[in-house]
Amino acid sequence: MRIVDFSDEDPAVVLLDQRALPHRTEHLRLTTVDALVDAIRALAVRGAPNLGIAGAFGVALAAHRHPDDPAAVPAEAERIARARPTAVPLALGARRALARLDDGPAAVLAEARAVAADAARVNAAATTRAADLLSALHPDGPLRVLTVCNTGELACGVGGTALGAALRLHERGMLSEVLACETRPLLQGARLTVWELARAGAPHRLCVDSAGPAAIATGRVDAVVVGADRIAANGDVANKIGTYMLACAAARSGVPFLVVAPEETIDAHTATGDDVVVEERGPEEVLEVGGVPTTSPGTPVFNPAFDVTPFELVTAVVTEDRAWSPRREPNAPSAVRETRHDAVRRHVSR
Ligand SMILES: CSC[C@H]1O[C@H](OP(=O)(O)O)[C@H](O)[C@@H]1O
Repeated sequence: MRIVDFSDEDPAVVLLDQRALPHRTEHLRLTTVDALVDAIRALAVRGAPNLGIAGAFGVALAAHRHPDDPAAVPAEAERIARARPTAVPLALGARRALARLDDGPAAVLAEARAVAADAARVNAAATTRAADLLSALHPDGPLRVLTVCNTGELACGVGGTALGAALRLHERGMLSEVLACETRPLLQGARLTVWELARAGAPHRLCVDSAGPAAIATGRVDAVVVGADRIAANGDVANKIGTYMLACAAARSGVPFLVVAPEETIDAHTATGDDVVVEERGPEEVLEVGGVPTTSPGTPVFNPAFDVTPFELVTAVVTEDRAWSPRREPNAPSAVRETRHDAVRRHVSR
């Protein structure tokens, strides 16, 4: 299935419109940068790695639409890079494609296709490493994994990231179930993660977001596995809203909390989680569900798309290169219990 692609005919960026899933499979053919920016902001395409791929194809589109005026392309690339502020791969993908501009539109497109190919390679390595670590942390048998939002191929490219690790466990016969948080307000869990798990034949259940911490606290979860949109240089993790509360519950219950993400998500230019720009989205997403109003019209709304989890609550950030675990300082918060860190240490590199 084409999730994010490029068509040479028009030329156009071709997107699976994720707003229509799970009930309809529809594609968008975007022939302008304006249309692509709108699609990114509306989450027709979403997920940090796939935003990077879409951004790179968007720059290729701009280069093809300005073959005789390449000087117009950098400004278009910057508009794409800034379409959503939190996910670092969006800007990385756009700027990587832009770097080939002097070699012509075909070279820009080739680089964009390389961004997509790299995502598949990176995901394969990271999900394998994460599945190995999860098995080491839970040697007793199949795992019950809880996750939030959507981190399969719809978000991350071939192989996925956090959900990809759960599917690796499934392939190995080591997955008891995935408990998927529905992920209000846009329901990426209910609409997309459930859809991907059902297509994979993986055992799963859906729960409301506020049931996630309770599931952890009542012994229903062996590991929490999530993605990331941006990881600060100190390891603080920006991810979908609803992640932080899962990390707090996991730390208090001694349940491993893994973040699976490409190494490029770790941003040396963002010192700590305090420096992450957290996207705040419009009130309409919270004032209704599926087009049905859920509160009084005009009610004021707080709608952050992401939250930040301090690195000290993370068992390990798992990338294609390493499993990065915080040093357990002697005065670490008492709630951060050792979670079989001897097993983690066998997989962890500093
Ligand atoms: C790490 S890619 C998946 C990531 O993206 C989601 O955000 P959105 O659906 O708003 O793009 C969420 O943060 C997931 O963890």
